Amino acid sequence: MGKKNAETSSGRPKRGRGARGRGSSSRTNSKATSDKRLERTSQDWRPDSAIDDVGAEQDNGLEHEDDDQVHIDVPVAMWDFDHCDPRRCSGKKLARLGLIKELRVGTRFRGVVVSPKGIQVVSPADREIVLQGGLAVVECSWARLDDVPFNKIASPHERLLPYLIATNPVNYGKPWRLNCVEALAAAFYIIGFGDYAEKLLSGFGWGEAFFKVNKPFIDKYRKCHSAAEVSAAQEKIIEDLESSWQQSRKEKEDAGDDLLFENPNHQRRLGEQGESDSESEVDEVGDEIESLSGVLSITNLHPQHQ
Ligand SMILES: C[S@@+](CC[C@H](N)C(=O)[O-])C[C@H]1O[C@@H](n2cnc3c(N)ncnc32)[C@H](O)[C@@H]1O
Repeated sequence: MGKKNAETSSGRPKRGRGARGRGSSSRTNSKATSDKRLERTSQDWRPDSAIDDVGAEQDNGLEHEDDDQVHIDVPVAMWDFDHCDPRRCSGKKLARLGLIKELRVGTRFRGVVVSPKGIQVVSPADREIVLQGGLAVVECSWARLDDVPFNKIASPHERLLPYLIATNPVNYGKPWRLNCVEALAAAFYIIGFGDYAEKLLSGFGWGEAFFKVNKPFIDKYRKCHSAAEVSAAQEKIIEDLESSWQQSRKEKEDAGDDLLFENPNHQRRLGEQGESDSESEVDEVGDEIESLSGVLSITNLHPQHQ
C-alpha cells in the first residue's frame, strides 16, 4: 500500500508538483510496481469499501502516494483541435508536462472518451474499460463545438460527466463546463483512480480547488455502481441545490431582504462571461471558491442542453 502522506491525506493535490513530477503517461516503473498500484487503487476505490462517511469529511478516501511517485499507468489522450491559445490551454499544458498523448483525428481510442456528445454518464462501472484502454478528452473550444468532426473521433465508450463545478479560471463556477484537465480528473475520481486525478491536477495552481469544491458530489458518484445510479445521484444533487436556493430566497423574502441581489448562478450563465477558452494560472484560490458548492444552483449549461 502507498504511504499515507500527511499533505495529501486532506484529499488535496499539492501545489506545484506537476513541474517537478514530469513523466509520461506511458512511463512505468516495473510491471510489478504497476500491477501493485492498480491492485491498490482497485481495492481502495471499490465503491462499497472506499467511502468512510466520517473520514470523508477530512479525506478523499484514498491512501496517497506522493504525486511525484505516481505514474499514470493507463493511456491518457486527447484529440486537439487547436482552438485555444497554446500557452493557456489545459490540454496542451498536460502535453508539455508529458502527462497526455495527442491522438490524430481518425484514430480510434479504445478507452473511455469524456465528451459533450456522450449520452451515458461516466461511472465506476467504466473502471475495466479505463484499465484496458485509458481515458481521453476532446481539446477544443466550448464556443466551437460545431466545428469539431465528432463523427471522426467517435468511440464506443463516450461519456458525459455528471454535475460537477468548474474551478478553472475561465469557466469558474459553471457546472458541467469543465476544461480538459478537470474532465480527466473528474472521470478518474469517479472511476476510482484518485491518485491519477491528483497527479493531473497538481500541475495547475488552481487544481486544488477542483476536488475541494466537488468533493460532496464526487463522494456520491463514486459510491454508485452503474451509470443509472450516477444519473440518479446527479438528479438528486440538482434537486437539493434547487431547493436550497429556493429556501434561502424564501428566508430572505420573509426577512424583508432586498431580493434584487444577484443570483451567483445567473451571473455565470452561458454567454455572460465570455466564451474564451483561455487558461490562466491563478496561484491563490479566494474565499469565494470555498463556498461555491454551497451556493450554486443549476444553470442551463448541461452539454446535452446546448
Ligand atoms: C470543450 S474542451 C475545453 C478545453 C479548454 N480549452 C482547456 O483548456 O482545457 C473540454 C473538454 O473536456 C471534456 N468535458 C468537459 N466537461 C465535460 C462534461 N460535462 N461532459 C463530458 N465531457 C466534458 C470534453 O472532452 C470537452 O471537449
